[in-house]
Amino acid sequence: MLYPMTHSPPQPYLLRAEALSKRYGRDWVIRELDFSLAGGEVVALLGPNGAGKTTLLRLLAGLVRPTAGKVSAQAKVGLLANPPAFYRHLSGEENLAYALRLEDRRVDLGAIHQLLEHVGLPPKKPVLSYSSGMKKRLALARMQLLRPEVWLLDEPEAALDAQGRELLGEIVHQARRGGGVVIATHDRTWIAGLADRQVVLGHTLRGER
Ligand SMILES: Nc1ncnc2c1ncn2[C@@H]1O[C@H](COP(=O)(O)OP(=O)(O)OP(=O)(O)O)[C@@H](O)[C@H]1O
Repeated sequence: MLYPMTHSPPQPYLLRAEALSKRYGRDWVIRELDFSLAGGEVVALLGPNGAGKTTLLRLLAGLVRPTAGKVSAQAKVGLLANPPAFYRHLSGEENLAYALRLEDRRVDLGAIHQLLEHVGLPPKKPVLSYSSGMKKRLALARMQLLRPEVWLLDEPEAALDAQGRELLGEIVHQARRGGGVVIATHDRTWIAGLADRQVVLGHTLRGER
C-alpha cells in the first residue's frame, strides 16, 4: 500500500497517549504530551521528584482520568506501583491467588509456588512481615502471573538488592518479548543498560505548566 508523501504509514503500537494533560488544582503536571509504546520496546521515564512520572504511569494504566487528551491501549496493561499494594494479612501465596481470582482466572497453586520460589519468597508468610524489597519481589511475581502485554513499572529497582535487580533485568527482557515496558526511575546508570529510549519529564512549576 502507498501513502501520500505528507503522511507516514500507521505504526503498530500497544499504547498511545495523545495531547495528554493532567492538572491538579492550578498545577499542570502533564501538559499536551504525546507518547506511544510499540511492541518490543523498553522506554525509560525520567525526571526529578514531582515531575509527573507516577501520574503519567497512572494515566497510561487508566487509573487516573486525564484533564484533556486521551490514552488508547491495544493490549492488556499492568502497573507495578511504588510502593506496591497488597493485602497485608494475607501471605504471598494468598495475595497471588487473589489477584488471579480478581481476573476470573483459575488458581494454579503449583505455578504460584514456582513463581514465589523464582523470586526468592516464602509462600506462607503474611505480607505484613515482608521487607520493602520482598514486597517489590512479590509485585514482580504478580506481574509475571497476570502477564500484561504492557508493563508499567514505577521505580521497580528501588529497594531491590543486587540479585533482585538481576532478576528484574531478566523479567524486563521477558516482558519486552511479550509486549512493551515503560520504567519510571531515578537510576540513570541502571536504566541505561535496559532501555531503548528515554522520555524526560520536566519540573512542575506551580500554576505554570
Ligand atoms: N492526587 C494528587 N492530588 C494532587 N496533586 C498530586 C496528586 N498526585 C500527584 N500530585 C502532584 O503531581 C506532581 C507530580 O507527582 P508525581 O508523583 O507524578 O511525580 P513523580 O515524577 O513520580 O515524582 P517522584 O520522582 O518523587 O516519585 C507533584 O507535584 C504531586 O504533588
